[in-house]
Amino acid sequence: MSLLELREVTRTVIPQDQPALTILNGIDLTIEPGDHVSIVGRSGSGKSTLLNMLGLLDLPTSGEITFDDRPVRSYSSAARDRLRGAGIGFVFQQFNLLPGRTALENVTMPLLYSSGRTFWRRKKIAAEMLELVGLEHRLSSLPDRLSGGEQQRVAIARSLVRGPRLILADEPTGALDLDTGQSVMELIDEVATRTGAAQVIITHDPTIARRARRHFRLDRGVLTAVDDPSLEPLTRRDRREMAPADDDPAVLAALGFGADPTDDAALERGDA
Ligand SMILES: Nc1ncnc2c1ncn2[C@@H]1O[C@H](COP(=O)(O)OP(=O)(O)OP(=O)(O)O)[C@@H](O)[C@H]1O
Repeated sequence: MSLLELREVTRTVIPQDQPALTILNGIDLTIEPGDHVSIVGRSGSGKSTLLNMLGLLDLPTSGEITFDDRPVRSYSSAARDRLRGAGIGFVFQQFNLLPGRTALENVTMPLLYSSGRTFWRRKKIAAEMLELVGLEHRLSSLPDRLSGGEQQRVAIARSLVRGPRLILADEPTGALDLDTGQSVMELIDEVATRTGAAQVIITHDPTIARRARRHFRLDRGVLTAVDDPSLEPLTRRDRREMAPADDDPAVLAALGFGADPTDDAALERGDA
């Protein structure tokens, strides 16, 4: 039995006064329980749109998505929300912590939607989760008193506190330095292994992607299986897209991403 399956999934939008735009084109993907999948794609390739499908936030224009072999389309919108809340944990690049709430309050938040014993034990469960991510000494800290890595750990604890069966991570280390990023990925792996959750990691970064067992590349809305994302050479254009979102050529040049816009042909060839 598969956990999540996408069959021939297409997503088309019709922007105002413009022709229809196909953002996802015939996506086939099966996620098994405990799976570990990476999806690498350039900016604009459709990653966020795909993530919204995998996270049951949007429905496809055509094709089918099943969760536990049941078509997602057959759920009411409220039932889909409940399924997502209990079954899927999201980890984003932006930690999205509630700024006025302590680490413990942030992690307790998803348990407010639980029932019975879990509801009444929610603070204890949240505290145990924070202990698991190594932050037992930070329970009453507000987010702005925590480092970036600590904030991401709180965000991970919050995403995983309901024991999701699927973890969806979108550029989870994008805002962290290399070492902190690695330890955050190790943490997600550890929790996923302990709970048997499947992981889907969407990233620009082949080093992060390589941690997965199965690899895919998304290119203009088409998903293709690849043997190893590290074998896909990064072009200068890829690198420039991984650069901070700052249009100032001088800043990009100072960061080593190349500033000359006339160089685009060479950038395409990857040899600039
Ligand atoms: N509602 C919409 N209307 C028009 N165009 C859209 C809409 N949603 C997405 N797009 C376009 O579809 C393409 C894919 O968008 P998407 O946000 O999924 O890309 P992405 O791979 O996540 O990009 P990034 O890495 O830069 O966030 C982009 O060119 C985007 O401009």
